[in-house]
Amino acid sequence: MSAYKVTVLGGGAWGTALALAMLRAGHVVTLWARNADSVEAVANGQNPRYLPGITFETGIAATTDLAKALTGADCVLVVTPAQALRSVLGEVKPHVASHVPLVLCAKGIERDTGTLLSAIASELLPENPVAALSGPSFATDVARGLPTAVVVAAEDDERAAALALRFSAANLRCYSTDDLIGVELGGALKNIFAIAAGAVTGAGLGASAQAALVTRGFVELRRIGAAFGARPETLMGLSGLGDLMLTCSSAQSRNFAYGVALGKGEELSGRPLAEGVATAYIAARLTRERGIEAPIVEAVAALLDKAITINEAVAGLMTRPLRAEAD
Ligand SMILES: NC(=O)C1=CN([C@@H]2O[C@H](COP(=O)(O)OP(=O)(O)OC[C@H]3O[C@@H](n4cnc5c(N)ncnc54)[C@H](OP(=O)(O)O)[C@@H]3O)[C@@H](O)[C@H]2O)C=CC1
Ligand SMILES: O=C(CO)COP(=O)(O)O
Repeated sequence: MSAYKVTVLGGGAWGTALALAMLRAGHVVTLWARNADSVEAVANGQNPRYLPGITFETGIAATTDLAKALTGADCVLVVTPAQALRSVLGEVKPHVASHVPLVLCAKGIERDTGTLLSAIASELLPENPVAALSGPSFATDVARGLPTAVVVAAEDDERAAALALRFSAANLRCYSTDDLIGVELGGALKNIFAIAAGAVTGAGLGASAQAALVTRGFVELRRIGAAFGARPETLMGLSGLGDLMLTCSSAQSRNFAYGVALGKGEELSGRPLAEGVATAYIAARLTRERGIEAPIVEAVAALLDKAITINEAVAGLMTRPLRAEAD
């Protein structure tokens, strides 16, 4: 298969790891970042700010010039944080041809509007095909070349399969699906439950509470997903159950680590990006407005708001009316 010219937007942990994955899949890769230090470092085989201690191969052309980065691109991976997507795509618009697929790799929902990331892309660049890449994949693992599986979603299943084929390499296995909303929601919502799982750990509530929280979190994830049109089997897959398992059980997850700090009552400002914070607020609002039962999402949003303590959150969840498990 001929090499693609892949442009990666975002010089953080995941942008750098995906640029490496694309390079290893045989593509010609340009990474755009707004920070000149990141650009220089990535070109030299490191990203000490976001991937400390990892040295990788050179070969990624890195630049702070967005127009240059997008010139001649066959495909654009958008790997900036969810809340920055609207502004980043606004900058991208004048420089990208309308046939070029935009592959959204952030995990979140726009906090102010409740808009899914694919809908933001379709609103701003209506001609460009939109896809999403998600699943259980720590940037450090992918950067180190450890075996990882993700899912690529696009409403057109042939497009999703074609992108998955192009992105796959020896240690990156890409599945495909046409359930774009399911993949987006799985990736965005799991971060809320990772914060909750971290809070349970931080507060020292025990392994049994942890397992109960993650299981009931998955019930909520599926309930919310169903209300938004996600297919249940998508949420049983990599971007859903798979990513929930990863991030609810590993201190490597920034969302889980954020939750641990929350559960311990530590200072929360200045921590690394935890997308689940913004997603918890907007998911709580959306579920309330739509009458979707989501007590863990509500509890996380209230905890983050300091409206309740961790003990009150737990008491609230434990004293809900008893019910059949399948309800
Ligand atoms: N890290 C991971 O393991 C994974 C992350 N993801 C998702 O990928 C997304 C990005 O995460 P990640 O790379 O880890 O985050 P990082 O915090 O590591 O990096 C964020 C990057 O985005 C840049 N950035 C932030 N705001 C803007 C903006 N307005 N315009 C341009 N660039 C901006 C930052 O630039 P600067 O340095 O200048 O601030 C930085 O390069 C998130 O949605 C995350 O959930 C998904 C799977 C795995
Ligand atoms: O989404 C991720 C792995 O799949 C990364 O999780 P964190 O953003 O919580 O580190």
